[in-house]
Amino acid sequence: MAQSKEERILNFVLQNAVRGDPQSVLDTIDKYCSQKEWAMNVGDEKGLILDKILEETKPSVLLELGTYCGYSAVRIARLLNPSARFLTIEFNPAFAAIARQMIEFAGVQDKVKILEGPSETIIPQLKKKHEVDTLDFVFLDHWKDRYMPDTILLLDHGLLRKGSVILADNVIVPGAPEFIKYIRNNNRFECTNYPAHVEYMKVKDAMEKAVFVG
Ligand SMILES: O=C(NC/C=C/[C@H]1O[C@@H](n2cnc3c(NCCO)ncnc32)[C@H](O)[C@@H]1O)c1cc(-c2ccc(F)cc2)cc(O)c1O
Ligand SMILES: [Mg+2]
Repeated sequence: MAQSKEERILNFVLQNAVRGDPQSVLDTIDKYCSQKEWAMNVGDEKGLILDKILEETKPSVLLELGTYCGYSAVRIARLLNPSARFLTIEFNPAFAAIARQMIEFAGVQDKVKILEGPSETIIPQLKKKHEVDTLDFVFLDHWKDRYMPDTILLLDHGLLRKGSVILADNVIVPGAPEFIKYIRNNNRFECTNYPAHVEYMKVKDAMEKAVFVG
């Protein structure tokens, strides 16, 4: 069966990165996707913004929507302390399988748990089935038209607390206009925009941070 782009990215990592070294996994994915085949990883420029916000927030309970190949899961997990709990949701089984191998190769499997299925089904289960009380940090990087409905779902299920940070990728390209309109006009969130570029391209993009004020 012909290999998928995601399988080629994983194989390039398995053959060229250093097992147990998350930074080498990130650098290897960035090298492959900037030189050989573009892929929708958050990348190194927006990745540094993500790193900085994580270091400021120091979250213990985190959620990511849209694992894809696991680039941002590895990027986030590498900065967490051992007691942190990080859940990432992915509904494409093929992508979840790739991400699982990527996370294990990077050696961060003890800090990340991949929940396979659609976010709209799993979010309502987080408290009872996954023993989550509230989330300190949420990274939105799945279908852009799902950012707003899933944020509302997080609120409806009492998963945000005063100070919870939501960070959204791609608020310019592909764009998440409905989410931006909602979150910037909701006085329960304090928003900050972080201009950057689309991963591996010169096209302008940005990330949006929204802090829940409770
Ligand atoms: O489209 C982009 N990302 C989508 C990610 C989808 C991943 O998330 C998974 N996913 C989706 N919905 C759900 C869901 N729930 C919702 C549905 O039930 N529950 C669970 N998992 C879900 C998918 O299976 C994928 O793994 C993007 C594009 C560009 C881009 C820029 C420039 C260009 F020219 C072209 C493209 C740049 C970026 O950084 C981007 O993130
Ligand atoms: Mg993205």
